[in-house]
Amino acid sequence: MNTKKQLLTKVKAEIRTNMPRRHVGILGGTFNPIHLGHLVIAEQVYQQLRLSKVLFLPDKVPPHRGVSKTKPISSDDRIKMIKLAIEDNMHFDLDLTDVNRGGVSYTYETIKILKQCNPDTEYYFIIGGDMVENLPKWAHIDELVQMVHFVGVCRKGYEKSSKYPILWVNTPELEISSSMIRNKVRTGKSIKYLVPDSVADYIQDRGLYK
Ligand SMILES: Nc1ncnc2c1ncn2[C@@H]1O[C@H](COP(=O)(O)OP(=O)(O)OP(=O)(O)O)[C@@H](O)[C@H]1O
Ligand SMILES: O=C(O)c1ccc[n+]([C@@H]2O[C@H](COP(=O)([O-])O)[C@@H](O)[C@H]2O)c1
Repeated sequence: MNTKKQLLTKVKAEIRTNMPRRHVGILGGTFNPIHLGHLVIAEQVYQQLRLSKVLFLPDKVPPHRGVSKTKPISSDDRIKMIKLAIEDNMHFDLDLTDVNRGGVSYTYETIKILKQCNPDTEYYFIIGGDMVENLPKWAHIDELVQMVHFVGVCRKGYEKSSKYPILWVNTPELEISSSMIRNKVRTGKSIKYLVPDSVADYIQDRGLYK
């Protein structure tokens, strides 16, 4: 058995043995806006790893992103769209640790806070293939991989490999991105079926991404 398979088997066995520890997924992101790609990976990881829940963690200032060429959007709008998108799913929650802390949203700092507040919880940080490739550049990455399980989901055009321990979960590959949604809105194209209807309505009502 290769190392990745061993890791997956170990984690699944731990979860099955009903240990008192809680196993919680985190999907961190800018969510500008949240789309069906985010929701599908969160649900698939929740179900396949038998997690207690998945937290949607909007960042305040995303690390390593260049200055945005698009019009900035407030945390408030991003948060409201997340709330609309997850309100019908009882095992999805919003976590405002990064927004409330302010500044650059380094995951190492976030996980330190979450673990201090919830010492009985194991965290599973979900990242798409683009972020898996980016992991070597993350702040305190060598310590961070000891603090959380990184869960990788494939994204078209990105390698399924890393020098760090990644728990790969198979999910349908949806070629949807927030930049695609912003471009479509800007050019007057339909975003129906790419974001929840409530999010599409919110974007239209608030005139976002025009
Ligand atoms: N369609 C998708 N499939 C798999 N992973 C995704 C998908 N969309 C986003 N992710 C992952 O979700 C996390 C948060 O993504 P983010 O909020 O930055 O959205 P994005 O679609 O990548 O945005 P942008 O297009 O603005 O870069 C990241 O780990 C990213 O890799
Ligand atoms: O801690 C870091 O160095 C780091 C570098 C890049 C991304 N992250 C986190 O990864 C998540 C997805 O980032 P992004 O840029 O796709 O929104 C988000 O929670 C970020 O805070 C964290």
